[in-house]
This record gives sequence, structure tokens and C-alpha cells, in this order.
Amino acid sequence: MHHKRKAIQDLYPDELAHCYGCGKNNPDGHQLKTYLMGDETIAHFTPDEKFTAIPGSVYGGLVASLLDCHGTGSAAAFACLAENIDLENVAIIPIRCVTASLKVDFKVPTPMGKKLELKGKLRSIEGRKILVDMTLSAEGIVCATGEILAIKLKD
Ligand SMILES: CCCCCCCCCC(=O)SCCNC(=O)CCNC(=O)[C@H](O)C(C)(C)COP(=O)(O)OP(=O)(O)OC[C@H]1O[C@@H](n2cnc3c(N)ncnc32)[C@H](O)[C@@H]1OP(=O)(O)O
Repeated sequence: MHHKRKAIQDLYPDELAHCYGCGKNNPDGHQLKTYLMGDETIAHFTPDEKFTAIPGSVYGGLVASLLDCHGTGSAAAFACLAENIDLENVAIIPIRCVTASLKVDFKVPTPMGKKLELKGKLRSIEGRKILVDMTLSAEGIVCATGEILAIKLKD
């Protein structure tokens, strides 16, 4: 495949891998997978027809869900990068984040049946607060942008 490294979500410990959006241990969930590529993150997802809003376009709640999980995964990855934790050499990611706030701007309808690409870029890390800017595009067209405030969990 295009990534030799593991997805961020596949580095969550088994007991925290049931998230509906991205847990590898949730067979009914979306199992979104976020990869760190240099200083940005990337994920791909092709929605099933059942996630239709207006026919031909994807339900906004799914768009938000994908941005949510890509955002928390990205935040954890960026926090590791900032702390010089090499994700290629860990079995379990030592930093985990949950969403405190998520803003989604829907720019154009997200087309059904296309492979969607999510990208994330770190804006800032301040204490336990990590801000990540995201885009969700189809065939190179940005359909939605997202901004997440993720909070590092305490042990
Ligand atoms: C765990 C492994 C991965 C699991 C799967 C991935 C998750 C997938 C994405 C999700 O759907 S997560 C589920 C949805 N999110 C939640 O249910 C979180 C619910 N909220 C909480 O549990 C707490 O509010 C939270 C842990 C986020 C923060 O509580 P804390 O008591 O740890 O921290 P605190 O309230 O002191 O907030 C820390 C900082 O964040 C700031 N903050 C918190 N919520 C905010 C908010 N909504 N807007 C702006 N700032 C906020 C807060 O002001 C503070 O800033 P300062 O440090 O500068 O004082």
C-alpha cells in the first residue's frame, strides 16, 4: 500500500479502539485511518450510499464524523512529533486526545461515490490544547474544512 507505517488509530490500545468513527475494534464503525506524512496528516474514505443527504451528496454528519476522528488522530500524531516520539517505533501511541470542540464549514456538497481525502495541519499546541486545521476533498475540490480543538488526555 502507499504507507509502510501504521495508521495512528491502529496504535490506540485495544481497550480504546472502539470509537465508531475510527476504532479498529468496532466492526460496525467507519474505521477511519489517519497517517502522518511529513508535517501533515492524511486519510481516505469512500462513503457508502446509505450516508446520503440530498441524493448524490454525502450526509454532513458523516463529514463531521470523519473530520472529528481525523482531527483527534492528527492531534495525537502532531503532539508525538512535537515531543520527538517516533511513531514508527511504538506499538501503542503514548499520547491520546479527545475532541473538545469541532467546527465544520461545508463549502460545496460532498459528492457520493468518490474517494474522499482528508488532510490535517497543526496550527498550535499550547499545554494540553492542540488545534488542527483540516480539509475534506473529493477529486481535488475542497468540500468542507474543519477546525478541531483536541485535548490531550491525562494518564
Ligand atoms: C482515547 C483514544 C482515542 C479515542 C478515539 C478518538 C476520539 C474520536 C473523537 C471523539 O468523538 S471524542 C468524543 C467527543 N468528545 C468528548 O466526549 C469529550 C468530552 N469532554 C471532556 O471530556 C472534557 O471536557 C475534556 C477532556 C475535553 C477537557 O476536560 P479537562 O477537565 O481534561 O480539561 P479542562 O476542562 O481543564 O480543559 C483543558 C483546556 O481546554 C480548554 N477547553 C476545553 N473545552 C473547550 C472548548 N469546548 N472550547 C474551548 N476551549 C476548551 C479549557 O478552557 C482549558 O484551557 P486552559 O488550559 O487554557 O485553561
